[in-house]
Amino acid sequence: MGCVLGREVSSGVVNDSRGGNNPVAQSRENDDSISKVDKSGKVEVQNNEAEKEKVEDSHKLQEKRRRSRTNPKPSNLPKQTLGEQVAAGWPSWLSDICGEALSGWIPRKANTFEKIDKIGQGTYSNVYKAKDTMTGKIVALKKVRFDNLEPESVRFMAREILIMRHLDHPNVLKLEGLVTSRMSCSLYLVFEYMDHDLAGLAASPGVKFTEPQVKCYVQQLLSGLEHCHKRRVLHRDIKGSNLLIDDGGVLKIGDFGLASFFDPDHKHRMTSRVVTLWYRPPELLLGATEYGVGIDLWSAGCILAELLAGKPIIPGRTEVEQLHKIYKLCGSPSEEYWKKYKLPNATLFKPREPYRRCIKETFKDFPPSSLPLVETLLAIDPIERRTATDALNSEFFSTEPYACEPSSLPKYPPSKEMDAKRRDDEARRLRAANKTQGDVSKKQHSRDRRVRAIPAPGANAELQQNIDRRRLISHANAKSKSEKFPPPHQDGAVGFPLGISQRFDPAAVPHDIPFSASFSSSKDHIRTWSGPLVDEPSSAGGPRRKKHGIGGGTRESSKLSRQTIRES
Ligand SMILES: Nc1ncnc2c1ncn2[C@@H]1O[C@H](COP(=O)(O)OP(=O)(O)OP(=O)(O)O)[C@@H](O)[C@H]1O
Repeated sequence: MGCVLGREVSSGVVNDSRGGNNPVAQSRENDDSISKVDKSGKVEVQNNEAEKEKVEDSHKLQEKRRRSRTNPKPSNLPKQTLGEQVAAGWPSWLSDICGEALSGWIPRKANTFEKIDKIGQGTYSNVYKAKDTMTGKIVALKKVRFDNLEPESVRFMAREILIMRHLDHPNVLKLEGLVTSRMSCSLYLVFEYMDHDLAGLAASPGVKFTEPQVKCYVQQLLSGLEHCHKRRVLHRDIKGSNLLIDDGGVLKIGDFGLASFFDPDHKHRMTSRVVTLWYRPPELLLGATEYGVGIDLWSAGCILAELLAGKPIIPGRTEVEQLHKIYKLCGSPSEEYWKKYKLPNATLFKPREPYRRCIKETFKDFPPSSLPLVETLLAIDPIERRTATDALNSEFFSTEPYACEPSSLPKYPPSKEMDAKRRDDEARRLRAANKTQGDVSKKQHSRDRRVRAIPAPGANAELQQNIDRRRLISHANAKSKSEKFPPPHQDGAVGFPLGISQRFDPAAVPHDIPFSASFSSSKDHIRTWSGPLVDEPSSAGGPRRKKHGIGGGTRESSKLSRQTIRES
């Protein structure tokens, strides 16, 4: 049946491999090796080799084809270690490309889990609630989709695994193991199960967080970030749907698919096309390729203000609009900033007239002790955002009312961003049903003008239209996992097609965005702006907040950029 847990094991467990370069020979050798491991009592093995033979032959063929097609950059591990990994049950395509990420682990078998329900869907994954039949524990299985096992996509996933294994903190989601087999073309990441995500929770009907609750969530977020940053990891996609919350109110940062190691002492270039649009800091919008912890702190500032305001604070639909909204709220960068950072898009997006910062006025209803922290985290200059440790020491957390204990938070029914979507779908279905009913009654009472004037179904439909439009727009905007796998030519599925033919069209800039007059001279340099520039719907909260708050809309909104740029 299954094999040992996907946890750290001594390297001795998976020894005896004699696998060489030949995948066929390797497979046979591996069977021997696994048997030996089995005899040691540490790993159980499925013993239906005869049954598997046919499948295995075709698998080997596929494997060979795949290898020749993908021509992966070989893993840095010595051949013997790779052989050991295959012997332990890892598929060779995975071990070849990302052996480091698997080091010391043994895969779990899929049949040792029972899927219960689909609980989440990401751009490149489906997430399931499942029961671990070996322990009885409920877990989350994130099934990663690979585009034809492209080495590139596998490497991105490997980075996610490596980074998560490098982190160990109560406020960071724990990767508990991996599920795959030598025969498998897919991979499941096993996580502790979390009942909620902040996006779903904030969108739940009737949920309005109190100040101690906001403090409790933000404190946990900052503690998790503090750990990541100390371990030299930038998350690069902090948003509500990536902040998971368990039944005991404990918040954990999840989804490290965009995360990256960084070296605060030696600057190195990274892609600027990360972080979901509404939570993306100005320096990234301006094209910065050298950055640090400030980018996660900006996102944390957006979340803090969003929790206090009850609606997203900077809900731009395009990168241009996002930057414009940032300037309007946080002021435009100073002359020193432009000189100091020399950002690639500076000439384009330096406003003709400076914008005044108006955070205090805008958020005048926020608890006074929160304002200095909001001001700091939303500083235009990333250096002024300081560190997560500084944020944790801010007066916001040392002023009454204090953060509540996670365990004292109300018990909410399970809520994920996906549940919010399900609720939307159900509401839409009901509206459609009402509308049909309305149409029938319209016919019956066609002479009664008052009946036709009754606004409910029509008004709802209009609201829905706006929501759908909003979604469409969000889809068109940048999905932050910029450097993830789909090739650039697939970009712009909803918005502008990107690539060499794309040009930034100054005529499409909303008339109230008084950026630099240098659009026409500079437009040739711009190839990655995404999304339609259309009239801006009111950014007021209320119903829209419920649909798109805390990362909801922006989860979709960065799809494009996710697809556009690969890590430099
Ligand atoms: N450990 C978990 N427990 C419960 N639900 C989870 C867990 N991990 C993820 N989910 C749910 O699945 C959703 C998608 O997961 P995740 O964000 O890791 O996938 P992704 O493919 O990287 O998504 P995205 O494209 O949004 O970045 C989450 O928003 C969350 O609702």
